[in-house]
Amino acid sequence: MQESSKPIVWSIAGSDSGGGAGIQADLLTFADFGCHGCTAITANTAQNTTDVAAINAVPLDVLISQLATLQRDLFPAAIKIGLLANSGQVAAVAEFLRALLQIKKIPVVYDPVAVASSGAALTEGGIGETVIEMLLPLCDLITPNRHELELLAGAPVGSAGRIVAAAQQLCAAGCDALLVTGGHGELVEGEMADLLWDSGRADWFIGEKIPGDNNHGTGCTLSSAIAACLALGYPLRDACVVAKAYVQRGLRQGKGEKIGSGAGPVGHCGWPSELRDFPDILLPSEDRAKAYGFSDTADKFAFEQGFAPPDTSRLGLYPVVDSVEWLEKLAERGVRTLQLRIKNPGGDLRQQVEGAVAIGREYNLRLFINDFWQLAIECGAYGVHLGQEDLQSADLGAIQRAGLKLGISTHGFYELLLAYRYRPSYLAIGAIFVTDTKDMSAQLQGTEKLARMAALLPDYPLVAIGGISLARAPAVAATGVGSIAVVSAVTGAENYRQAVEQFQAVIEN
Ligand SMILES: Cc1ncc(COP(=O)(O)OP(=O)(O)O)c(N)n1
Ligand SMILES: Cc1ncsc1CCOP(=O)(O)O
Ligand SMILES: [Mg+2]
Repeated sequence: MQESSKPIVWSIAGSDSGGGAGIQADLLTFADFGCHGCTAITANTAQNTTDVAAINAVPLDVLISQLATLQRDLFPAAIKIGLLANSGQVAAVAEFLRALLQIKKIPVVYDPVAVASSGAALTEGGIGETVIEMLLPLCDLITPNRHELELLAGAPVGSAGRIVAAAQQLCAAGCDALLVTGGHGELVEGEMADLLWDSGRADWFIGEKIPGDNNHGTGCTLSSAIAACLALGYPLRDACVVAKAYVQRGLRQGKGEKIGSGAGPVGHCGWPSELRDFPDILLPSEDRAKAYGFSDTADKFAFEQGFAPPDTSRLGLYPVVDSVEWLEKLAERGVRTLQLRIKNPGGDLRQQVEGAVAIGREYNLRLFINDFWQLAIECGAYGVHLGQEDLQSADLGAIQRAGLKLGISTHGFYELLLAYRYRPSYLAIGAIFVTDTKDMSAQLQGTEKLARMAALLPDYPLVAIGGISLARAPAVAATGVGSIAVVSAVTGAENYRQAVEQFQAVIEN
């Protein structure tokens, strides 16, 4: 298989002669995400913004010859499937995919297009059974709207509970995950809510409803954006929130266009770089979750938002160390932000935290205690640093009431948005690079993705962590984050004093 300089993404879908949906929308989307799009056309639809005049399904040999030719030279990093016009096409594509996925496992996203936004049917009736039997088991994600979900599940989906039940039912039938889009009907007035059902877990992504008619092609665009993000190596949840933001940006920026006399195309407006286009990730502990049947009665603590801000949004060099001795040595060198991170505590843990707090007071440090939030409160620390898994078990209200600053670890767009809901004192993003300090190999971000995340929160205190050496620090600082957290680059340096000076010079410049 030849390596390509851009990820290759295939769209197996219909052509929309009106240029708003189908293959035409898919190619615009792939280009916006820096991917090379290839196509296998299933139907040459004759449509404009008001009407679908004909579907014109291509014969099976025409469809398969496109796929086979692409496979010989342009092997994909991900595949998006859209309109399949009849059961024969579903079966042929499924058979082709089964063989392709044996050569290499790549993500497959299927948007089960059934009806155009004008209301016209796009597929032959009765393809649902073949889809469920042959295609769903090969898909990593399907992205039905509520109407398509209803057709596939054969049950009404008029409430949040029924949407979840239908998603569960389809996952039991074989597909890995579903993103049920909510653009066509509000469960809560003014909110467009998508449900991601993945591995038995529900996530609700809530976006603001954008008034306007230019929404033709939103489903095609969403599924293509997800496929592109998966081709770029993003995990599924990151791919879904970035893709939703891309569509939201297209709806917002495209609403003033006038193309045709009916529903105009959604805009394709480049990478979503503004936070306002990203969805709120619903938290089960917040009141608003009740309307989506998403409240978790087992949640011990109420949702808390808004933690004390640090005195600056640029926290600078942030060494993370495992002893009071290191804290003192680094404080003496003029480091202001520090963390005590003890992973295997002995009987002297309280003493260590008390000692750390005392050094913090003496040198006027921004001193964070990792993990041990109760001790941090009891000893009067400046702040506490918590991981994602701590957000359910820690009493965030107690941290807030005690006036402690709160830093939260995140690993990608989804977790960044989720942690941002709490409005903590800072957000940490990692791991940027491979590191020997902690196995983060499944959560590597890289500087390109870091820069995209940092652009969403330009004035917020952001910390980059993981594998950051002095040589890599300039590229990290150039992403816009105001702080670089390091373990080994300082505590493992031959000359820690020199390392501190050099890091500080990079960050301050
Ligand atoms: C500044 C900073 N960022 C991230 C981490 C990691 O915290 P967490 O995810 O809780 O993992 P552990 O450090 O507890 O292993 C951190 N400590 N500091
Ligand atoms: C604690 C932690 N969390 C994410 S990466 C990491 C380790 C960072 O250590 P290093 O700076 O030595 O790579
Ligand atoms: Mg932790």
